Amino acid sequence: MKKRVLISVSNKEKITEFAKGLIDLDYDIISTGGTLRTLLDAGLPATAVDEVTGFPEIMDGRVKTLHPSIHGGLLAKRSSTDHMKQLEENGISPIDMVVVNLYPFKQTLEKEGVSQEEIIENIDIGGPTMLRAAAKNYADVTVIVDPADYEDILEAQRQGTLDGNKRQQLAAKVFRHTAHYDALISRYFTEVTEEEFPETFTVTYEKVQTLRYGENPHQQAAFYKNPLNSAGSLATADQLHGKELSFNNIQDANAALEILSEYRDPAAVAVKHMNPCGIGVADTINNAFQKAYEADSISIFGGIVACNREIDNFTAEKLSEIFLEIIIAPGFSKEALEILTKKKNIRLLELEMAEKEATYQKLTTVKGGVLIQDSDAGDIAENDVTVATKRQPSEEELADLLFAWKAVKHVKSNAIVLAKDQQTVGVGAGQMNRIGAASIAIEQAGEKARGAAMASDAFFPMPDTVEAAAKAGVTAIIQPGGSKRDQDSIDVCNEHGIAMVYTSMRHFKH
Ligand SMILES: NC(=O)c1ncn([C@@H]2O[C@H](COP(=O)(O)O)[C@@H](O)[C@H]2O)c1NC=O
Repeated sequence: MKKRVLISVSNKEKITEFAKGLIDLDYDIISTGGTLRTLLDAGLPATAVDEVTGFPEIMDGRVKTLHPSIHGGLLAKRSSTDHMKQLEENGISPIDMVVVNLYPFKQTLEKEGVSQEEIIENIDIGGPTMLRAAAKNYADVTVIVDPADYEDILEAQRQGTLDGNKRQQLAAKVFRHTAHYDALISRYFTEVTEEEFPETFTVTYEKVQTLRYGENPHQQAAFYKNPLNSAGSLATADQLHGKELSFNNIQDANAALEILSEYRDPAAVAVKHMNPCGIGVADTINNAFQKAYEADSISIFGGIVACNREIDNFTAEKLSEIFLEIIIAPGFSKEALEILTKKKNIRLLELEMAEKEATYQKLTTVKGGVLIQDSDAGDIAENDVTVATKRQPSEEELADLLFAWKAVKHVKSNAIVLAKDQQTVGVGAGQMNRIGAASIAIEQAGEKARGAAMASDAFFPMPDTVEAAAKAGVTAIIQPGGSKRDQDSIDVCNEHGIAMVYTSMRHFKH
């Protein structure tokens, strides 16, 4: 008996060539409406699915292959005499291969101004049902969901290597595909019905690339992207120069983009190990970078710099004088590119900076599970702070306090940032006690601590940090407030004429 293949594809790319190959390998083709027309138009012989089912396609294609004549043919175990007998009794012939790709649900979701009705109509029902049936019965049935596999399948058929192993690999691909497809549908419905933390949590990502290694060379790693909304992220950046990004590059560059999204004026951020080592905001990107560089001219070595304006030749000259892993910007002038591409090892990424992101869900894996929380989109404006001390901050101090507050949000806790004139001058990151972080920031600032603003990501449990700040010459402090011993810190501030403001918002980052 000749083998039978059912072909029902939404994406008709390369399908006639593939069908022709299958006919040459002695397959009979069964096909659905639009696919059948494509094959017949190409002069290829094929039978309509309704001839096989004895039932017309109905409800605008909502029901076409959902029939026992199809699913019996796909699901019968060839090794079971019972199954084979039942096929015969019911006049059903086995189907040996299924070639299906699904209604373009994701592409429909991404369409501008798309209606809910159109989205719903693009949920494929018959396609996944056939794919799943064939994949379940991979021992007897070959299932193909990806046009990229057509040539390989024809070759394997010709070579006689389309064996159980190969069919199981194809089945695994199908189950990944249908799970991904369903995850997008479930995400859409979950968003529409506004359930933030449903009883099960399904996520799906698409592979961008396998990475050379993970955080360390003995760890394997890959980069996957969000299938929707990856605009303004590293997954969509244009790499203009340099070798492939590493795992650590991606983490650091992502941190740089998140920090940069806080600032509207020309800003430059230098990042090391996911902490900012220098941030500068100024009237031009050249001046902003100069500030970011001078903030800590030692730590920037081997770091990542992200800027929110096009890189001009002046900035490029300065950038080219230091060893940097990556430079990210929304653009590079022609001259800047000429200067920077002379450096073989630097990676240049062009990326349209996205608007500051609304809250999104952040996932952190823990042993045995995952923690999910809203991203820290918390922000404050000038009017949101309350002054806790006798002295009010001056206008300049308040501007520096708000600048430092935006920066400290992105520093690993316990975090202290010192800033002056829209430039970080000291960053204390990731210490196990607050005074430790403050000591590092103060020491790094040196003389620049005099007259600087200090930001703390969480309240002061005791007055020691304020005492250290006063001793170093800090004149204004921003912190959440809310410690039982707030008054002790206020007293120290008043004693030294420091202006201290509360944000009533904490920015822990572990
Ligand atoms: N309802 C059904 O029985 C059914 N059977 C197959 N499909 C889908 O119909 C599409 C192909 O349709 P056509 O050959 O008419 O262009 C494929 O994406 C396939 O997955 C169906 N459509 C959606 O559910």
